[in-house]
Amino acid sequence: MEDSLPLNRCHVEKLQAFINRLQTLLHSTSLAFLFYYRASSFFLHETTIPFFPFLLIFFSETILSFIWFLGIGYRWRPVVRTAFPERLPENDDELPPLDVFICTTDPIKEPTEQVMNTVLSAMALDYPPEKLHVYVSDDGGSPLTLGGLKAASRFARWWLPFCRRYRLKTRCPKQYFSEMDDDDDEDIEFIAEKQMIKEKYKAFKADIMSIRRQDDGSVSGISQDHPSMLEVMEANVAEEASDRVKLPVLVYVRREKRTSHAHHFKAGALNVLLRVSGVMSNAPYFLVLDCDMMCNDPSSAKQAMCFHLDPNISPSLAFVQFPQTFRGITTNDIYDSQHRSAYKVLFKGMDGLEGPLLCGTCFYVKRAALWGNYSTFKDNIDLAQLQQQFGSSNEFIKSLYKNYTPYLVDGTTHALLQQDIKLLASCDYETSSKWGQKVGFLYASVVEDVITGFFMHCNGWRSVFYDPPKAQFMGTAATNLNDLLIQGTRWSFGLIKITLSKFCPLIYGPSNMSLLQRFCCAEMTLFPLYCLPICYLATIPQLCLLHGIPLYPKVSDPYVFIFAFIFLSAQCKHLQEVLTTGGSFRKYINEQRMWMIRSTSCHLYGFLTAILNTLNLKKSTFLPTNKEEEDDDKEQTTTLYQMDKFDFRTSHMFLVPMLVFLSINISCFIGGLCRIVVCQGNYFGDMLLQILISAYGVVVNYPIIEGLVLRKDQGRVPLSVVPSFVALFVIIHVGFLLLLRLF
Ligand SMILES: O=c1ccn([C@@H]2O[C@H](COP(=O)(O)OP(=O)(O)O[C@H]3O[C@H](CO)[C@@H](O)[C@H](O)[C@H]3O)[C@@H](O)[C@H]2O)c(=O)[nH]1
Ligand SMILES: [Mn+2]
Repeated sequence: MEDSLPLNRCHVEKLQAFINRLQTLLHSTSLAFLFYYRASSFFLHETTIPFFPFLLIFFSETILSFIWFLGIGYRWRPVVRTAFPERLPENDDELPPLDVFICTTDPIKEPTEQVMNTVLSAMALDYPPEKLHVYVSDDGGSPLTLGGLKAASRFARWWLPFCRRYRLKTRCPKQYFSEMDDDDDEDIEFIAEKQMIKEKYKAFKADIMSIRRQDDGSVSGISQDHPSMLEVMEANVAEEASDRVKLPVLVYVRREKRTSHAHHFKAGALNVLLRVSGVMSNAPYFLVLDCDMMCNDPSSAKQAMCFHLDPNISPSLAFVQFPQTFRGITTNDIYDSQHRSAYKVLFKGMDGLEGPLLCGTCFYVKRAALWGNYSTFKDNIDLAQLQQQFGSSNEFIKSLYKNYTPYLVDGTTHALLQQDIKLLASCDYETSSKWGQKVGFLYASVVEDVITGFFMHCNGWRSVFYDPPKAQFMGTAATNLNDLLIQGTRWSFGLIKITLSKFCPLIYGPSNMSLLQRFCCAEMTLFPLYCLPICYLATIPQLCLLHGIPLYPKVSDPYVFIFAFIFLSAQCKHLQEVLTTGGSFRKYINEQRMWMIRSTSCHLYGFLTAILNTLNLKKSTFLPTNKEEEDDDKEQTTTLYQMDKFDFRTSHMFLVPMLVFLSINISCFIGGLCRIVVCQGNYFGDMLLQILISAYGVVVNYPIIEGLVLRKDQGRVPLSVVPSFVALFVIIHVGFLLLLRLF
């Protein structure tokens, strides 16, 4: 019987788990030796290292080992899942209703055509259209987005029936029409219709362009002050009488924004959508999409339902997270824009424990999982208490107890609705309620995804990570250094904020959360702290080399093997992971380099900003990334990213640390070599590890040297940065000498 077949399967990668555990055992044993070595040499006064370098080295080795230790959980029990959507009930009536939330904010950085493509791809999901509602949140309050949405809704009347009739696999029009034509063996009717739809698509693009032109100027930038607005797109029935295909309801939501009120960025936008959709369709599940993240495969909703409808896991399942995949990623992916490790290793590892955290987009979540500690109010009918939790709208509170209500476009409901919406989307609705603190998406950090995912886990919910062979979603990655480092600064700021808040995973959370799961969550929020040991490792061993201070055991000392082993074991593990997840040796080196660059710039800044923010000295900001793509119409030129060349056109703030650390490595390496020649005795043997560290720093960062001295193109390191980096270089050298004198 079909009924008895499971909807999904979970398979533990046994060999990988074995390799991981073995490496964990060896690595942690050698770390134990390392700490024994450091402690004994310190307490037995055997050490020749001056106090201050010793303190730094000990501190950074401790942080490095601690963060590594927290990451054990990721490698403990990696799993892979499979879903069988064909085993879902054939009758569409049995599928639960589904809402889709799409957030956009900046019509310049997030081109309207692209946002509308995301909207259209979501409307075209392979799901009963009468059960699908698509909500678009426009934080920019832009007429361009509203106009674009109207145009998209008109185009959808043609596009959706076409997708369904021919069962298209690609349901994002832009992508569909840019794919290679191989019309040879297709029937004439199809080709004719395709041509017609293509014309409609062109007209739709032209509509957007004309709104853009009419709007001269006022679209630029994100509006910070505007009233709320709700518009349900008219006529959700397809144009053609032949197949009166129903279309999903499409809703435009503009929440009220006032400069006097914090709006909490994306989390705030999602919470408004949660409330507004609650009084409109109130589907038990919803999909969240960033405006650039289109549905690459129409089947994701049904695949997700294979988990949500599985009676074995469903009661405690909060969300199904798909990986974020990006268009235009090159083989060598110099900046690691795809975040390989997160989506190929870390999430899989957490999936084998209690489940991954959220990553902001591409997830199907159960509405009830966002109501905080559900059990405390489930049987509670005390209105006053509910209002304290959910705010004053009775309509919304009713929705908590009510099942899905399909939204009907008719005059009277509409007028009533407008009133409710005005309240629910107003900027002081959340005052004296628990929105953002216990209910909905949390506000304590700009990485609302990680903190909200963690909070759901704390409330006893579980989650699933599903990475099917075909990418279900496709977005734009930051493929230039500048965007990437700005984004990285925001992320590390947000993550460290979580660590510094009461939600710090090391202390917050129920006692029944497994230790490994807790460690993973802690690692995820703490890892930007790698910036401290990396900054140390990029300067102190090198400067000590220059000044003849050995920090590591001599070659004749057996402990040298411990240090060498720790380094090699970490490197081999990383290399193994890159190779088994489809990367190459060059990808591994690229990731090593990016790890150093990120740590010494954006993670460091994010960390410092988090401290300032916690001390109330700096406000939170959320700069959206650029999502503009090369247009088909424009002349195609290969970007530096595609040529595997660094693009150093970024702010000095990011360039200076890169250059300073590199030049310290180079100068000390050369200085060290000179000393070998000049000095008598065992200098080489005493200093070997430090020589190797500097050499490693130089070799891995070769592209920066190239960008500074060899390259002539516009992406080279700008010469204007030289004075500031040389100044800092000198300051560090002098500072080091001073500290050495003092301590
Ligand atoms: O005030 C804001 C700011 C942003 N957004 C939207 O949030 C989404 C994510 O912004 P983006 O600029 O793409 O940031 P990324 O760093 O690429 O996003 C990642 O990191 C974010 C947390 O920092 C998560 O929310 C995202 O889901 C995740 O993809 C976009 O659709 C924006 O339109 C808003 O709606 N309102
Ligand atoms: Mn993004």
